[in-house]
Amino acid sequence: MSAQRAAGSLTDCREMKEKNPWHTPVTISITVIGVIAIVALVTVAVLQNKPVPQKYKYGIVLDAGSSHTALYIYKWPAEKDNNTGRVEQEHSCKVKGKGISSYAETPWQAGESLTECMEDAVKQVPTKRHFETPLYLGATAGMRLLHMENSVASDKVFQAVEKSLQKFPFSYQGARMLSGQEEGAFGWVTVNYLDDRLKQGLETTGALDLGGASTQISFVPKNYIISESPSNSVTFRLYGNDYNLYTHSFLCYGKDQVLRLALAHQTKSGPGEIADPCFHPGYSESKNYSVLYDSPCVSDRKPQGAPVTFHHKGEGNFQQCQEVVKNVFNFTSCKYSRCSFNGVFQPPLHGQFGAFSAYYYVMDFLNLTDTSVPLTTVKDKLAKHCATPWNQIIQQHPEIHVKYLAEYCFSGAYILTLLTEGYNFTSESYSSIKFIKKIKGSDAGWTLGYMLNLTNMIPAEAPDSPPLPHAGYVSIVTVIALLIFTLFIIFLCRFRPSSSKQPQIV
Ligand SMILES: Nc1ncnc2c1ncn2[C@@H]1O[C@H](COP(=O)(O)OP(=O)(O)O)[C@@H](O)[C@H]1O
Ligand SMILES: [Ca+2]
Repeated sequence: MSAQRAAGSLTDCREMKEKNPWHTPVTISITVIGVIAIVALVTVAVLQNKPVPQKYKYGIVLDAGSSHTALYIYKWPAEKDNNTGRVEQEHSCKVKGKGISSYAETPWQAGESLTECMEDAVKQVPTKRHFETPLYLGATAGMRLLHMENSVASDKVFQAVEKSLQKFPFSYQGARMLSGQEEGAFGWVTVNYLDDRLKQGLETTGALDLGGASTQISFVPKNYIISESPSNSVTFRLYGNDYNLYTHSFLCYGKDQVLRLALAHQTKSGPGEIADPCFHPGYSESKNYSVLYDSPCVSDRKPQGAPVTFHHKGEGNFQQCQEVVKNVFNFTSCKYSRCSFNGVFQPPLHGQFGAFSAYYYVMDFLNLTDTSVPLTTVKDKLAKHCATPWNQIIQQHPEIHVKYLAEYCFSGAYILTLLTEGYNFTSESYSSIKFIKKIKGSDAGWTLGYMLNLTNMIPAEAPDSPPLPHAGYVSIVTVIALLIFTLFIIFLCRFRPSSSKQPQIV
């Protein structure tokens, strides 16, 4: 019916045109004015909404870890301010030398050590953005241990670092020690922010961080239960979603301190020589007792009357190494419904996990980042690596630092024991772990989460629907203009000003 009616209308229009041509001076003028008005409307509307060239804001975070310090520069679109633009890593710089906690006796050197990377940051951030770029330094387990050992020395290190950072043209926001809980929680925020899980309200990924002096585990357990252990619980409201995060940081369970724990276990009677199954056959080093026991993680275990040095010999036996590593964990007491180790509460594991920092370095070197490979195969491969003679290992990897090279067997055994015996990953759930270094170009670690939190860049509530992109805006304006134009033409056809006796089209 409607098709017939439309066909009829067109015929009528044609007939009318024959009787009364449309191109009278009045209709021509109206049409020209109409077309000019529509073109002007579209042009003005499109130009008004034209996107300005992208400008960025910047933020700098220094990760003062136990083994070394790294500087990260983040950037985000300036006009989108807090919540809509994505923050991403623009640049990173590895500070030469050791972590700031190693400068306890010469604190000024801790400040000095940061200069090179800071000068690099001055070049990386556009000059006109310097004064408004926030600069943060966060120190982790190395400084926690120094603070426990000698709080005066740790204060002096912070003062020296502060003095050095204030010399640069950025907006200095302070240097402080992160609690283990913050370190774990911000690592979790980083991983889930970079994966776009928070904004979209998707199921979150757990975060596993292995440092030199501490290690963190953070995840959202399956069922929301009031935690049996409030100190392990962190709640967040992000983009309108509530998260109840379980997190724990084990001080002294970073891979460097755990090696001290394992060596302390093997040297408790103060021998002159130990045959260590976690080091390669042929490995042989003379080590100093006082250096080994110079850490609050082991200082109270130093054997009485031990010689000055001991001879550290490698045996390369993975099975025995696992036994040595197990000794650093205490599985006996748990006052909660369930524990990981050392009497620490841990709810059942849930979801996918991202394992970064030393988890990645070690597993990447060992070619074991593929977690679809069965755990038994992973162990077999590691056993082969451990049994390889030390001179062969050095020959095969001349580019890798000898200290790292010597410790990959131990670290690999520790990682597998920590994950399975410590955190209770099974041969099935092991495949839910992904060993990662970066996510979409940004390093996985606590620094991004820390900055997002301090700059209030993740809103508690979901932002209003984002403004229409320029292309969408142009399309809508064009469609509306075409519609107006079509209606105008129809109007001209049907109600010509010159005709007084128009037939009514029904
Ligand atoms: N290429 C590498 N191979 C092996 N281990 C590495 C490599 N690069 C860094 N690491 C280790 O990663 C760990 C990083 O820990 P770090 O962040 O400094 O300490 P924490 O987080 O406990 O304060 C250290 O044990 C360091 O030796
Ligand atoms: Ca770290």
